[in-house]
Amino acid sequence: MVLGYPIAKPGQVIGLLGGSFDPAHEGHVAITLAALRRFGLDRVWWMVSPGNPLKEHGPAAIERRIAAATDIMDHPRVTVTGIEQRLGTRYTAETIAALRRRYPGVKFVWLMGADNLVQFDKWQDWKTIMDSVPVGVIARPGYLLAAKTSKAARVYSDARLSARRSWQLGRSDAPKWCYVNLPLSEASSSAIRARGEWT
Ligand SMILES: Nc1ncnc2c1ncn2[C@@H]1O[C@H](COP(=O)(O)OP(=O)(O)OP(=O)(O)O)[C@@H](O)[C@H]1O
Ligand SMILES: O=C(O)c1ccc[n+]([C@@H]2O[C@H](COP(=O)([O-])O)[C@@H](O)[C@H]2O)c1
Repeated sequence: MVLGYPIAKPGQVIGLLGGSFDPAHEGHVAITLAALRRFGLDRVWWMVSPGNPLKEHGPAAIERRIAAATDIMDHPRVTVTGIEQRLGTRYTAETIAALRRRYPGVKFVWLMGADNLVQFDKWQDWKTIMDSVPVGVIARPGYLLAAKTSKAARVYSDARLSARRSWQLGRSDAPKWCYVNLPLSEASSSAIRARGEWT
């Protein structure tokens, strides 16, 4: 866990996995390790968000979510952060713009599960995100068709990198996005909460 801003050197490729992590689970770990390998990333930063702007009910306290995320995600190339809290940003477009200003020469890649690609066109300034950083999308059970036919996928169909060439994503210029299939993980924070395992 890093309380301030993590260190990154110019030229490095950093994957950003934003999420509520309420709580973090093995699905997050699996997609992170796969993203490192498949998208040619040097590091991944988990960005435990103050709260998803599209979700009505607020998550657990950020300190508790960061502590639980740090317990489960133990890898030398992955850092759990509270960067958005620190930057004072809430929308991903703002966060990415702030990080690019703060880390000149560092290449950022936005990472998300297929469920988020489905509603990506509802995000604030989603085209700005697409046009500023490569986007790596990881399959999630139940979202294959909806993700592939989503508005974002259709509008940016020319900017799609095939899964065969996914390793090029980290060094690609935006707009570029890539969808990869992995052994799927059924894990979800809402299922953990529904089972009463995170109260
Ligand atoms: N099992 C999974 N497979 C693929 N992507 C996942 C999986 N779990 C989470 N993600 C992705 O990780 C990111 C952060 O997810 P988040 O913290 O919202 O967890 P979640 O399990 O989706 O939560 P909730 O069930 O409350 O919606 C999102 O981009 C999400 O799509
Ligand atoms: O910027 C937006 O409009 C926006 C809308 C929905 C979600 N996000 C981001 O997407 C990431 C995943 O959100 P969540 O709630 O599915 O964990 C997290 O970093 C959110 O801040 C961002």
